[in-house]
Amino acid sequence: MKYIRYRKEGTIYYGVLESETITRLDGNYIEGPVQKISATDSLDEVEVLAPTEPGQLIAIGLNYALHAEEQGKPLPEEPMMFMLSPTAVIGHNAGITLPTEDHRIDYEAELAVVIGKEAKDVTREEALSYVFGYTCGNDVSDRYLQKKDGQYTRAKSYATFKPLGPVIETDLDPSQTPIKLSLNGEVKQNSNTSDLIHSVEEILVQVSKVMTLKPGDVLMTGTPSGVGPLSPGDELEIEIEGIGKLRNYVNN
Ligand SMILES: O=C(O)/C=C/C(=O)CC(=O)CC(=O)O
Repeated sequence: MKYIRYRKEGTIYYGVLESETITRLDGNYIEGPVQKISATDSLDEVEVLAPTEPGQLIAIGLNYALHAEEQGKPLPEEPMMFMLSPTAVIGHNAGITLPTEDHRIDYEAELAVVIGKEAKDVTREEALSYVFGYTCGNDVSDRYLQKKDGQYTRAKSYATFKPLGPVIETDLDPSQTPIKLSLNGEVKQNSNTSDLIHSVEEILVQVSKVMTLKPGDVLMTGTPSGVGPLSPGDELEIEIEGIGKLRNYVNN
């Protein structure tokens, strides 16, 4: 099932996307059971919004071996966690703003996990039952600040630095999913979540040992190799098989 959050004529709706048609729901799918209602909308007539408004946005770094190698970093023995500001989230087709052209600012395609129910101290066996679904994410990163600060919060939390979307797919195997990023039509990142060092289950176990996860929270699972810099006017497309394509551009 593909869940979508969108705006039409100034009103925000929640729906289920089938082909190009959205069937409206009677409420926010993150907040509890919802029913389809009879109204439908065409995908090309709506503004697609980020499919969740996370209270917490938690990321895992260096979770693909080839990316750790390209950054010259050793592989973390445990999932390496850091927090991002939820105010950085934008949706499909929205513009990313580079705060400065003096720093290198990179794209990072990632599988993003959306939490469905409160989770604390979950076991590996039950971990995936806390997942609502999966979406595409971009962990846009100011590399200059990342190195200067020695931690990642400022470098990764600027407004517009966390595109999510376009939908939440509930039926996905997070251990076997192709993930790809194209910049201006050229493939730059091309991997599979089977290359994750720490699986989605392991991430949920380790993160929920520390903090309580709430419905709508997002876990970004790390980026594969092939990261690179953004420039004004760039067009980005992240495709995760089974979810779809998250498209964004860099504002001039
Ligand atoms: O610490 C560094 O110099 C670089 C770290 C990374 O590239 C990790 C990162 O930004 C996030 C990720 O691996 O997904």
